[in-house]
Amino acid sequence: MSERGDLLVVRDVVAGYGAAPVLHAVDLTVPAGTIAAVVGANGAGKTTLLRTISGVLRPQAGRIQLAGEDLRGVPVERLVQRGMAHVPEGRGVIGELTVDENLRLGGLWRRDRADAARALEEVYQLFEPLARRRRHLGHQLSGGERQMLALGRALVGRPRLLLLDEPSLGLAPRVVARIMALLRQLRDDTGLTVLLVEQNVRSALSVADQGVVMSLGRVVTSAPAADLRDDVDLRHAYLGF
Ligand SMILES: Nc1ncnc2c1ncn2[C@@H]1O[C@H](COP(=O)(O)OP(=O)(O)OP(=O)(O)O)[C@@H](O)[C@H]1O
Repeated sequence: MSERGDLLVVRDVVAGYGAAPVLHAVDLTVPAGTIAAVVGANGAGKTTLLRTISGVLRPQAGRIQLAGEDLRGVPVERLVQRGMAHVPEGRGVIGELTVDENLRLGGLWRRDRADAARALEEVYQLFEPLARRRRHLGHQLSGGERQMLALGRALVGRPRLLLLDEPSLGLAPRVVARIMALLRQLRDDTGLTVLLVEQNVRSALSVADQGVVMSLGRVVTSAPAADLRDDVDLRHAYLGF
């Protein structure tokens, strides 16, 4: 059973790309309706963790639960139907499709077509620049707009858990601030749960409820984000500021 109120539970997960694992017995718990930020040096295993949770990589050991349900052996498309959305590093926007077509991809699998259409309109209300560029091609967008598009596409599927890999990558601080504020708004207004991987430690810890520090494939600390922000020793040891 999952702990009460935890949407995502990761226990003793070992995973990687070949014989030698990248993740060594990773433990992580994300309560429903909260934002958790995974931070740590390059190569700590943050991206690998997200890819393992979203089913891109199969864990060699351990278990992962979403809302109390074991995800072992569940195909990726079923994970999406159960409420998981993964926005990978590099975002996966399709440059040859329009903004509207990219967004609709996020809801193609949904049986409730009326609600998929409603979700699409909500995304346009949330991201006004996308509404103005509905007919533009993906490759015509700025970096910030592409990030919005990738996020918007995930939201069209009305996920319960959003896995976000480096949403700030290559974006101006003003745009990063806007995206972080939006994550908070979604958490507060819709109860969305977010697991966020970020190099930009300051903005990640400023938006998150919980901070998870990874080093060499292990979780070294998991604590309220505000405590991590104020912990000078920990910041020096693992976060480089
Ligand atoms: N496709 C892959 N094949 C083999 N090894 C990989 C692959 N992707 C990552 N690795 C290795 O896994 C380890 C962890 O990488 P990962 O990308 O998960 O770290 P990260 O914390 O997300 O760092 P970064 O911020 O640099 O992406 C690294 O040693 C990396 O070389």
